[in-house]
Parts: sequence; C-alpha cells; structure tokens
Amino acid sequence: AELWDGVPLAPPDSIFKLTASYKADTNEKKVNLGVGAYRDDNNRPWVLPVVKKATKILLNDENLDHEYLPITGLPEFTAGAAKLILGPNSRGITEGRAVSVQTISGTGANHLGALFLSRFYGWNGAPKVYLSNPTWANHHAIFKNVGIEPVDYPYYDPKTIGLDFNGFIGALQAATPRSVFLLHACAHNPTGVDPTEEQWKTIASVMLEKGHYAFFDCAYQGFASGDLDRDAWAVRYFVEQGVALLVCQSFAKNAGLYGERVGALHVVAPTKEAADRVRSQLSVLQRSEISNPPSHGARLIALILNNGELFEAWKADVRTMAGRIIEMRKELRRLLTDELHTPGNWNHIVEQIGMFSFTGLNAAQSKTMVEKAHIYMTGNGRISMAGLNRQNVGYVAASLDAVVR
Ligand SMILES: Cc1[nH+]cc(COP(=O)(O)O)c(CN[C@@H](CCC(=O)O)C(=O)O)c1O
Repeated sequence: AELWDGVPLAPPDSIFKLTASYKADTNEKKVNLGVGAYRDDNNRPWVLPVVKKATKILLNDENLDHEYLPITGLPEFTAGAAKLILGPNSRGITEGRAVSVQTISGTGANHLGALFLSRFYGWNGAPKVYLSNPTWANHHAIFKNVGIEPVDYPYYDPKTIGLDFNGFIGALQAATPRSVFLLHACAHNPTGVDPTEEQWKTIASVMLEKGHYAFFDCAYQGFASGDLDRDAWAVRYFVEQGVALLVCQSFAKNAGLYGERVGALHVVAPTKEAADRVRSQLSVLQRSEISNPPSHGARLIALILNNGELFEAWKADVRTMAGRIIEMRKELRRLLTDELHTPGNWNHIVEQIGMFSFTGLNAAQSKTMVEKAHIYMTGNGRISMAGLNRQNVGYVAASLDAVVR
C-alpha cells in the first residue's frame, strides 16, 4: 500500500469555503453574508480606531522585543481579559479562584478547555458535552478531536424562530447529574437568539441543582447589546451563583483582531488551591501544543484594557459596530415588512441580537440565494448582518422576498 492511502478526503469547512466562493465570484452584485466578520458601511474590514492608536504606541515603544511570552501568556493581557468578562470585582478574581490562560483566539480557548475537561473532568460514563441545536459549525469537531462526544440539546424553535426554553430546561433536567453544557454567553451563533435574564436565572438554578458544568463560549462580548458589561451578564451571574464553569473568550470580533488570534480561557475553580493545580495542568497542556502564545495581539489588547482613555475609546468603537448592525436589522425588517410586504413575519430580524440573524430560510432557499442572487450565506439560513450595508440591503431584501414567495 502507498503511504497515506488510508487518508480519506475531508469535506471543506462550510464557513471558510463560503468566503473562498465569494472571493472567486465575479458577479458585481455579490454580497457576503457568510463569515461572522464585521464590515463597515462600505463593505470593508474595519480596523478599529482604538486599535490603530494602540498599534502606534507599540511601534514607538523602543523597548519592544520579540521574546517568548510565559506559557499562560502576557500577564497584563490575561489579567485585563479576566476582569473584562468576569467583572472587575468578581469574587472569582478577588478570591484567587480564576485561572486565566492566553489562547489562540476563541477557537484555541474552546480547544484547551475541552482538552482539559477530557483529561480531568469527573465524567459519568463516556465523556460527552451538550451543545445547543444549532450551534457554531466548529464546536462538534473541537470536542470530537479530544474524545468528547457532542450531544445536542434543544435550543432553537423553528415555529417561533425563537428559544425553545422548555426543551432546553427539559434537557438540563433529564441529563445525568454533573453533565457538561456548552452555553453561548451572548449573541448566539447561528441563531442570534439569547435567553432573557429571567431565563438565564432559571437555567442557572437548574444547573446548580443538577451539579452541571457550564462551558461558556463568549466570542461576541459587546456585539449583542453594544455594552461590554451587559453582554457579560450571564457569565457573571453564574459565577456569583457558584455554578462550576469556564469561559472561552475571543477578541477577534469585538476588537477586529481576527487574524491576530487573540483569546483567553478562564477556569473558575472552587478554591485558590484547586485553581493553582488547574493552572499547572493547563500549562502542561499548553506547553505541549503551542508552548506559548503570540505576543502582538495580546499587547494591543493589554494596552486597551489597562489604559482608561483607550478603554473608553474601545467601548465607543464597539458601540459603533453593534449600532451599525442594529441599524441594518431595522432596515432589512422595514424593507421586507413595509416596502415589499414579503410573506411571513420578519420581526425576528430585529429581535435577534449580535452578529447573526437566523432568517428562517430552509436549505433550498439558502442555496438559491447563493446560486441565483450571489448572496453568500450558510445552508442553515444564517446571515451575518455585518455584511449588510446601505448599498446592498435593498438587493438582499428583494432577493429574500423572491425566494420566499
Ligand atoms: C461561538 C463562537 N465561538 C468561537 C468562535 C471562534 O472565533 P476565533 O476567536 O476567531 O477563534 C466563533 C467564530 N465564528 C465565526 C467566524 C468564523 C469561524 O467559524 O471561525 C463564524 O461562525 O462565522 C464563534 O462564533
């Protein structure tokens, strides 16, 4: 047999394939509503003004070197990142129970968290993780890669194009005690449907009662409401309530640092002594995989998080991005409802929050949007609202109207 004969041909990743197809498309009407990456009103990637400021500061820093970072990353980055998501006065931080490790963006945090659980969590039988149905395209592969079997929990209700809250709670109650549930902290991907604060409180109380573990994935802090603290509410509430948890954090979207791969994993342990042991094992795992993380993006975020003026400027930039997306939600819903009188109810376009909208289009309709209208979107009906702008929103609305009629 030839070397690698046993290697099967894997299918291309759905989201990255969409981006490649969009780039290859020569039709001047093409619109990219695929990858969850922010674009300004001229459909250009947006380098946040605050990131430009921080970059200049770095470039003028005579002492800047290219030495290794510690295995757990740049300390002024991880400390700032922990405060950002857990809250500046979090008991997890003040009691020394929060373990923070800089990772290769949000994906790296998901991976390291999953790898750690696969090795050290007290599993009831075969390792498994409950993932929302639907969830981010990459979640299943991340957990399978470390030997944790993904299992779906009900999350989205196609009838209401909203949250299947009863199904979700039912799954929490039916699962064996101390099961691991992945929770989207805010701006659920792909549905844009988040639990209300009241619903989060019920979810937390059932998880406490059952001893479940909350594996939070937070890739869009600031993108849902435009307010960094509001979007961290669920995570902070769960820490306060004493739910066992970890949080995966990404700065790809809210800082526009997609390709710099800036993220962190925060594990909140029950005691400081446990935290020290968890940190030591996370370091062993990180060392064998990447040894230590890249410095550039972490330095930018550390400057922004630890300098009052830059932090305020960043909050303004986050509000700009969230604000433009919310404007596009309103405009798309207005066109469909008031101008085109498109069949169906389109209120979910404005009720959903964050980067994405789950349109309710089925696979065939989504396919038609790509093939006929050159509007690139995922097969599950998800559109990235950041791909909309004043120039193309009319064309997208007309195309949506055509496929649903
Ligand atoms: C829920 C979630 N978690 C983690 C990540 C990882 O992000 P990063 O920090 O870059 O590793 C993403 C990005 N998902 C959007 C971007 C492309 C991708 O799939 O990755 C998306 O769904 O379009 C998420 O949507």
